[in-house]
Amino acid sequence: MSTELSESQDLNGLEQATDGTSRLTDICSGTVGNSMASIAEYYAGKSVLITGATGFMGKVLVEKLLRSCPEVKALYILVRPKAGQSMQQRVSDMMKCKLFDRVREDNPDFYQKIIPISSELTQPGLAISPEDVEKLSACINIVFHCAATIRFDEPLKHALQLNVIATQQLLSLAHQMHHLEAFIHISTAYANCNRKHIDEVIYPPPVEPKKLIESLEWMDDGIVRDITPRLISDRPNTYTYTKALAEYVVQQEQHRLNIGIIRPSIVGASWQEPFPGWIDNFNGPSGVFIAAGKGILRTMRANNDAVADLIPVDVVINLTLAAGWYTAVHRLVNGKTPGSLSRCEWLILGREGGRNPLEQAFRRPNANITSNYLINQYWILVSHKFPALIYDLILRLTGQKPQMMRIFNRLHKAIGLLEYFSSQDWEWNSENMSMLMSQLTPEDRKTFNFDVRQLNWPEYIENYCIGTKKYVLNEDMSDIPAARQHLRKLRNIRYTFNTLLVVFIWRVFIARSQMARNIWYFVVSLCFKFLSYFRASSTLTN
Ligand SMILES: CCCCCCCCCCCCCCCCCC(=O)SCCNC(=O)CCNC(=O)[C@H](O)C(C)(C)COP(=O)(O)OP(=O)(O)OC[C@H]1O[C@@H](n2cnc3c(N)ncnc32)[C@H](O)[C@@H]1OP(=O)(O)O
Ligand SMILES: NC(=O)C1=CN([C@@H]2O[C@H](COP(=O)(O)OP(=O)(O)OC[C@H]3O[C@@H](n4cnc5c(N)ncnc54)[C@H](OP(=O)(O)O)[C@@H]3O)[C@@H](O)[C@H]2O)C=CC1
Repeated sequence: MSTELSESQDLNGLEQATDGTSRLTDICSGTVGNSMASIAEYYAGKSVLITGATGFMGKVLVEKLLRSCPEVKALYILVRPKAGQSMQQRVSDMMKCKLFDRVREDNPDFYQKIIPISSELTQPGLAISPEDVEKLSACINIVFHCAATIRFDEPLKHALQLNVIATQQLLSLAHQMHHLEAFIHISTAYANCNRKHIDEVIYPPPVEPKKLIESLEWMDDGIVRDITPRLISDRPNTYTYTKALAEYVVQQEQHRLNIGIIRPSIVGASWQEPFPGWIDNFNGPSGVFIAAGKGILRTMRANNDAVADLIPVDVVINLTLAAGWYTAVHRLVNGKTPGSLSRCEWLILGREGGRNPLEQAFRRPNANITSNYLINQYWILVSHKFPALIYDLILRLTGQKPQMMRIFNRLHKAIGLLEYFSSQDWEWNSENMSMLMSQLTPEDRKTFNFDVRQLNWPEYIENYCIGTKKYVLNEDMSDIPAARQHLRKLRNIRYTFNTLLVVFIWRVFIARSQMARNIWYFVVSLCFKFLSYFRASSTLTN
């Protein structure tokens, strides 16, 4: 708690500061009696509602609950039909996923505990049928709200609809639940990325959500698009803006519900559970690793003095389940911040590349990280645009449709959206997380481990890259020799191309002019003298 604020404590142990922030202190001083149930014991016999269960983090949450809390009574998951697939089809596909292999081994009937509820979160009442509302009201004990749009370029209206209005509606539903013990909301560490130091507090919202919702209601999409930059102001995108509003909306319910907020940073592949390297999407670092591994991404802007706040998905989920247990038992509002007690350097992220090559790379993987805008632009021109132009030219000449420039334009758009996060540094306070860790029994500390200080970053990043290869691109590890062979072919093409380029430059520019020849001989003799000098000095030192 910062000393300069004058604060008064409310009934829930949540303190209201004069600057409008709310923070917790009781949590930090809270102690857990020996008689308190372990995490798995707590979830035994409980009915859990999960939104976003078909998403990246939601799936890991479902899997971990089923595996490590086998006595959990039922998992109600809100799912919508999508891309021509019914809700049932989607859920049965999800359960066939490799992620669930370990649960399947332990309990082949695990799917019986999963109860899908049809819901479209952008619809009034979340489009849940009255019968389902009744069912949920009667039995749910804990809610985990993971669903959100995480796209950085989402139009404001849609981001507001899903990240804020749907959260409000879910909170209304939560009020009807007779046996609710905890409501856990997944936010993001970057909800307040317009600040350099982020505390475990809910900051005042950039605008009163109710007013914004009312005003956007009558505006057409064009007007909303025009005013979006003014509204989001010093935040980089509609995602972080609406997640900040959602935190405020959740906080408004602090007196009536037991609320926990988790703020993960950049969530990456799993570290250990259910197996290392599990990942299923192109978001954030995954897309970067893939683009770099395919030899498409050769340069990216990141601040090497900063650290990458990457956190494995299994760590976030362990923390989330522990927070659910703690929030329910202590009946306190709590705020959790991101997890990086140990933080990863950008250079470690950048180093992984060619060890487990991807198939059919465009060029040899060799991505550079630079913090300098101009150097980055130079490499974009030389290493991205120029090869793309040549490749497209070859495609055109062979009667095919050019495509490389289009791919690079998409890549530049995506990387441009990530740069805000890779070229800055934030400081987060994570006392609540350390406190929570101290409250776990030794057994829970193993089963629901979220202490990333034990994480070996280079090994984790290597597993992460293997994970993107196996689970995102569906490439076979047995094809690695062929991928290496392909890279050797690309290297030979590069040598041949460079040699031809030198010969071309010589023939066109140097061989034709006396002055150019003189300059050329001068540069070559200078290089030769330097080489001789270094050879002589190294012989001397030996
Ligand atoms: C130099 C090396 C080493 C350095 C490494 C380190 C890098 C770290 C980077 C820093 C990350 C910072 C993340 C910020 C963290 C905020 C955390 C959060 O709270 S929130 C969490 C963070 N949130 C985010 O990260 C969201 C960020 N993403 C977005 O906002 C959008 O995806 C977009 C605007 C970037 C592109 O939109 P758009 O152009 O409309 O494209 P769509 O998305 O619609 O995809 C279309 C299709 O393409 C597919 N595909 C996609 N990518 C790739 C790829 N790289 N390749 C191949 N394919 C790819 C995709 O599967 C899809 O296929 P299909 O389904 O159609 O078959
Ligand atoms: N991934 C990351 O790096 C980080 C994520 N977070 C937060 O974690 C949470 C989960 O993120 P993540 O799992 O990565 O996101 P995903 O995009 O993988 O999953 C989003 C989930 O929300 C559901 N959803 C989206 N729109 C709707 C809708 N209209 N109706 C019903 N369901 C909908 C999706 O369902 P469907 O399958 O039907 O589309 C999906 O299950 C989010 O709240 C995010 O803000 C925070 C920090 C970092």
